[in-house]
Parts: sequence; C-alpha cells; structure tokens
Amino acid sequence: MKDTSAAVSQISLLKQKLQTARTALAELDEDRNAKLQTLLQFIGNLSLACKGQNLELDNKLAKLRHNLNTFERIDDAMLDLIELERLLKSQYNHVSTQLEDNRNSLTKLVRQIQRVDSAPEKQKKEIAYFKKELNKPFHTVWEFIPKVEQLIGFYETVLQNKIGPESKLKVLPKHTQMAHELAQMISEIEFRKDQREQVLAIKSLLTEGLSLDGLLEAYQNILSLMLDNIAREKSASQEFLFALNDALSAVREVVSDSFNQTQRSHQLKTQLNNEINTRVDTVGEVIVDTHDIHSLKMQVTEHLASIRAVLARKEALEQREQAILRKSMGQMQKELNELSNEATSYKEKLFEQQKINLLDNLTQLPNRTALEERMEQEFRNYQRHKQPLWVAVADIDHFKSINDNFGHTTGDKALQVIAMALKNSLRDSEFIARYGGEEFVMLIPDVNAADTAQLLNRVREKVKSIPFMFKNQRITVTVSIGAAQILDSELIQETFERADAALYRAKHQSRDRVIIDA
Ligand SMILES: Nc1nc2c(ncn2[C@@H]2O[C@H](COP(=O)(O)OP(=O)(O)OP(=O)(O)O)[C@@H](O)[C@H]2O)c(=O)[nH]1
Repeated sequence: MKDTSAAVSQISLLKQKLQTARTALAELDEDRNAKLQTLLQFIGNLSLACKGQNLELDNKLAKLRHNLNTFERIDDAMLDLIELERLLKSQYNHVSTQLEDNRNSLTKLVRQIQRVDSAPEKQKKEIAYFKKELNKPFHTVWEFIPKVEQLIGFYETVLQNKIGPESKLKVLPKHTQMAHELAQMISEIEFRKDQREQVLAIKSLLTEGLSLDGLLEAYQNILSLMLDNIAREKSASQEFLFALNDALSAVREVVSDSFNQTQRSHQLKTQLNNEINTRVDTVGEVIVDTHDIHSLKMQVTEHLASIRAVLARKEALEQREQAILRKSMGQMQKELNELSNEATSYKEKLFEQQKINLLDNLTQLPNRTALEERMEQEFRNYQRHKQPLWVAVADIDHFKSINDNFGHTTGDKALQVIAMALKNSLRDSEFIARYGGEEFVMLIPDVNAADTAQLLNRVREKVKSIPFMFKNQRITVTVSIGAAQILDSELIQETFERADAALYRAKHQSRDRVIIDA
C-alpha cells in the first residue's frame, strides 16, 4: 500500500517536472524563435550592405530578404542560407582574385611612371614607397580605391611636370602649314564689309605668334562668319520668295475677281441684247400690224423709249464694267510694281553678293574666281577676233622677309599699296586680279610684244618706286613678272602656265625683272 502511494506521489512529481520541462521548452522555443527573428533581421540588413558586388548574389539576397519574413522556424531558412553561404564564399574568392589582379596592374603602372626620368626627386621617393606598400595584399575593395587615387595624383604631377604648368601644346610644322593655308583661304573668300576687321584679326591670330589655341579659334571664327553669310543669303532669298508668293496670290485674286465680274457682265449684256432684240422685233410687228399712222407713231415712240431705256442700262453696265476693270488693273499694277521693287532690291542684293564674291578682301582687286571668269571671256574674244592676248604673272620679291621683319600687318598694308599701284598702271581694257598670296595676274588684250614688254616694265618700275617706310626704314619692294602671248593652238590655261614658268625664270635670274616667254 505504502509502495503504491509512493509510486503515485513519484508519478505526480514526475508529472510536475514534465510540466516544468514543457514550460521551459516552450520558453526556450520562444526565445529561440525570437533569436531566429533577430538573426534573420541581421542577415537581412547584412545582405543590404553587400548589395552591388555581384548580380547573382544580389538577386539571391533579395529573394532571401523577401523570404525572411515568412520563415517560422530556422529549418525553413536552412536551404536558402546554405545556398547563400556558397555564393558568399565564391564571391569572396572572386573579389580576392580581382584585388590581386588590380594590385598587379597598379604595380605595372607604377613601373611605367618610374620610367619618367623628369619626375622630381621627392616624387620619385614617394612613388618608390607607394610601390613597396603595394606588395602587401589588399583585403577589401576600399583599400584599393585610395591607391588608385594616389596613382592618378602621381600621373597628374608627372604630366604637369613634363608639359610645364603654363606651357602650351607645341606648334608643329603641320600646324604652321594649316595656319598658312587657312590665311590663304581667307584671302580668297569674300566677307562683308562689317566682317573685315574681324577677318583681319583672325589673320593676325594665324600669322603672329601662332599657337594651337589661336589656330583652333581662327577655324571656329571663320566657320561662324561663313555660316552667318550663308544664313543671310538664305534669308534674303527666302524673303524675296515670300514677297513673290504674296504678290502672285494677290494678282491671282484680282484676276479671278475680274474674271467672275466679266462673266456676270457678259450674262447681263446678253440679257440686255435679247431684250433690245425683242423690243426691235416688237416694233417691226407693230409696224406691220398697225394701219393707223397716229397710233403707229404712238406705239413706235413708246417702244423706242423702252429701247432707249434698255440701251441706257447697257451703257451704265458697260461703264461700271470699265470702272471695275480700271480698278482691278490699278490694283494689279500696284501689286506688280511692288513685286518689281522687291525683285530689284533682291537683284541688287544678289549683285552686291556677287560683287563681294569676286573681290579680294584685302586688296579689293578682283579675286581668283573673277580672274577665271575674265580669262574665259578674253579667250572667247580671242577666238572670235584673233587679236593678241597676253597673260602676265607678277610676284612680289622676298615678300616673306617683309612679314618676318616688320610683321604681318605691315605685310598686308604693303600688299594693298602694291595692288593699287599695279591696278593704276593698267588701262581700263586691261585686267588685274590677286591670284593668291603675293601673286597677281594680268590679262592684256590687243597689245603687241614690244609694247607688252614696255608696259610690264613700266608696271615693275612703278612698284619699285613706291616709297615704303617700315619702322623708319626706307624699303624698296620689287616685283618679278613672267608673261606669255596666247598661241593659236593653245588654251588660255596653257598660256598662263607658260607665263608662270617665265616668272619662275625671272625669280631665278635675280628677280626685279620681266621675262617674256618666247
Ligand atoms: N602679310 C601677308 N603675307 C602674305 C599674304 N599671303 C601670303 N603672304 C606671305 O607671302 C610670303 C610668300 O613667301 P614665299 O612664297 O617664300 O616668297 P617670297 O618671300 O616672296 O620670295 P620670292 O617669291 O622667292 O621672291 C609668305 O611669307 C606668306 O605668308 C597676305 O595676305 N598677307
């Protein structure tokens, strides 16, 4: 009995213990779950911090973050956590290899910088220390970034040191050539009067103390001047076309109005004519039918009055018609006058444009385009009349030395004076153009060989006698001239080539002379 009651009390004790253990287990579970939640939250935050390293990892982490809210037990999260661990490990290996590669690349770059002898000593020491530091492996990307920044700093200093803080990029012969060609091109392009000062400034930018910046600026400025001219030309043509269009529509309206009016008048007139005819017929009938002279008189008078009335209406209609016609003619005339004024002003603008297109900017002599036109014209004359025609090419001697010794602006002024002297020593029937640079071409028709030689020597002497004073120094400028007469079998371009060859000979025979190609 005693045993039984002991067993009962033991069972009850065990029950109690079991109950306590259950409660403890439940508390433990609760605690574990709370810890799991904290852990999962921590993993979530950590995963956010890892974002941006690797796309696959990012996706997995995003999925995990999403699932973390749904896990109730740690076992549910297990699969995802294992996969994540695998990814993190491979990411770590990947980053380590990449960091090592980067460290090697940086070392190579440092070696390159070390080859630059001109780097200052202090910097060379810094670079050597930097290289030594690079031998230590990187563990994180964050260690790598400042190293790269430091290296860029070294590059900058070395570059600055090599180029010099103030020094500009070097002007190479090809740049000087480009500047020369651009200056030449500018002389051949025609600019508006108000653009000339700007063009001269660009020219001096190209010739005096040329720099690469200056060359680029000159190209840019010239382009914008040319674009401006094209835009103006376009808008002038557009304005004219609009005016033409307006005037034409006004004229069309007037014409169609007067056409309608004429049609209406025509109908009215036909109506009146019919009325008159009917009345005349009626008078005829009255005459045939009436035997009493008195009543005949009465009836005829009556009919004549109505015929007169119709005729008066017809006359009024015609007068109105004429007035309308005069008015519309006047209106049309006005429109046409306006149109003709527009056309005249457009023609003037075009003519102006053509004129500036044919004039050399600096010397105001005809330019190369004008020369080509005139050569064709003179050639046609020659073919028709077979009168002598001469082509002469004149070139200023040692012009480069004027530019070199006294500056380009002085050179420009000398060119202007010489151009005027050349022009003034020719007759109106003779023609001179600036061919380019310091070279001029003359076309001389209807003069024999002896007179041509005399004329060209006079031209040469005239230039030589110009009293140039540069920097208080009296300078004599001379020209060499080569000339050729057109031959029966040749084109004028071939005559030009012979004249140019003669000029070449004159240059080689100590200059300041005229050579006629025989
Ligand atoms: N000032 C100025 N100089 C120009 C212009 N066009 C060309 N030149 C210069 O003219 C010079 C021509 O030089 P070269 O072709 O060597 O001839 P040169 O010095 O006259 O010598 P020779 O012709 O052999 O007697 C170059 O220095 C050009 O820059 C211009 O519009 N204005």
